[in-house]
Amino acid sequence: MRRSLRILGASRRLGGRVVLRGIDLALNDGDFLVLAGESGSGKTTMLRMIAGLDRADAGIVEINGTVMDDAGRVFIPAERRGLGMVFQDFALWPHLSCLENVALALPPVTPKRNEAAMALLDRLGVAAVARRRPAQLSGGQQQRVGIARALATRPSLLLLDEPLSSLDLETRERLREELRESLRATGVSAVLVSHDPEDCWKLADQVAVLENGAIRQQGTPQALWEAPASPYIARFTGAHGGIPVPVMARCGQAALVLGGEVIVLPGAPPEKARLFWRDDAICPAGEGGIAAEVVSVNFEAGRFRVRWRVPGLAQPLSGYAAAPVPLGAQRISIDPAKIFLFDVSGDHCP
Ligand SMILES: Nc1ncnc2c1ncn2[C@@H]1O[C@H](COP(=O)(O)OP(=O)(O)OP(=O)(O)O)[C@@H](O)[C@H]1O
Repeated sequence: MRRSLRILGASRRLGGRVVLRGIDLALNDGDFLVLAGESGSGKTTMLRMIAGLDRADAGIVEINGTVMDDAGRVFIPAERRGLGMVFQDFALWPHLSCLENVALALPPVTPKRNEAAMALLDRLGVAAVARRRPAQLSGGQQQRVGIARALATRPSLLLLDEPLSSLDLETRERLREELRESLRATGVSAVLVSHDPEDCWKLADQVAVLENGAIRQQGTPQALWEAPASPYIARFTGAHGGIPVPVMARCGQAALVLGGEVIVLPGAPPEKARLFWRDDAICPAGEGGIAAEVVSVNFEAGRFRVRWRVPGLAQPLSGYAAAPVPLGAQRISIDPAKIFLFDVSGDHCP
């Protein structure tokens, strides 16, 4: 499989501190990578390094098999990397119409430039505003034209820095679909920086999560959901909690003691642990289960969010029920496959 992007052992220092360290990343041709991470984790720096707007201090950046940056020996500047870029501050030409903005980005040999540009605008749902100037468009329309212009350059790799974050929910949803379809149709690979889990579920073939300048986990959205490697990734993939829980050792494994019941989890027990759980990990138990007390019930988007106090836990657990449940004593069951323990440093247990 051809790789549209390969990064090997890349690092970057800025202002005297290490901002990226030991980055290894590979992206197959045609794949969509979502680059996630908390604010300040290094996402923009990494995108700028791939783009050639910044240099690596160590390591290698390769695009389509060609070395672009070899930490000093080779450095191909941004304009010769064959990339499409949609950055937040990557403005359209203000004095040109949207059609002209896109048409001028097409390779010089393109026949019927205006028709080709119009086809791209049409694919992104903005053909109707083709004759207008950028200032006469909404933010969402400008982003669409920006993506159409980036695709017009026939890039092998498209880089996008949070292009959807400033848009309203409905526009974001629609543009996500149009972006995905356009990239599928053209076979272009993409790296998209985002804080939004919806981008992970709806766009990504691969997700890479940066924490403190290093890649904490890379894999398919499903792999991250099934085994998140850190509290941030657990939350990013929709888990709740992060509450401190007592953990014992039982035959070398972690045993979680809740309401007098013991739940054994694979892996060595940490001394102190924080518990995260999926939406459907905890539910009312018919018989048996763990002794708990329902402390609140709230209607939430077609179901009921229930919070249970469990003896020995400082904070309640939460889950969902299809119908409202009465306050007071209730036994609950917990699915061990849908809970995650991390020690206080954030490392996964097991
Ligand atoms: N020119 C610079 N000089 C010194 N430090 C910098 C410089 N640019 C960025 N940094 C620092 O590098 C770290 C990573 O910044 P970066 O912008 O890559 O993070 P990010 O993950 O994109 O954050 P955000 O989600 O807030 O945009 C931050 O701590 C930032 O303060």
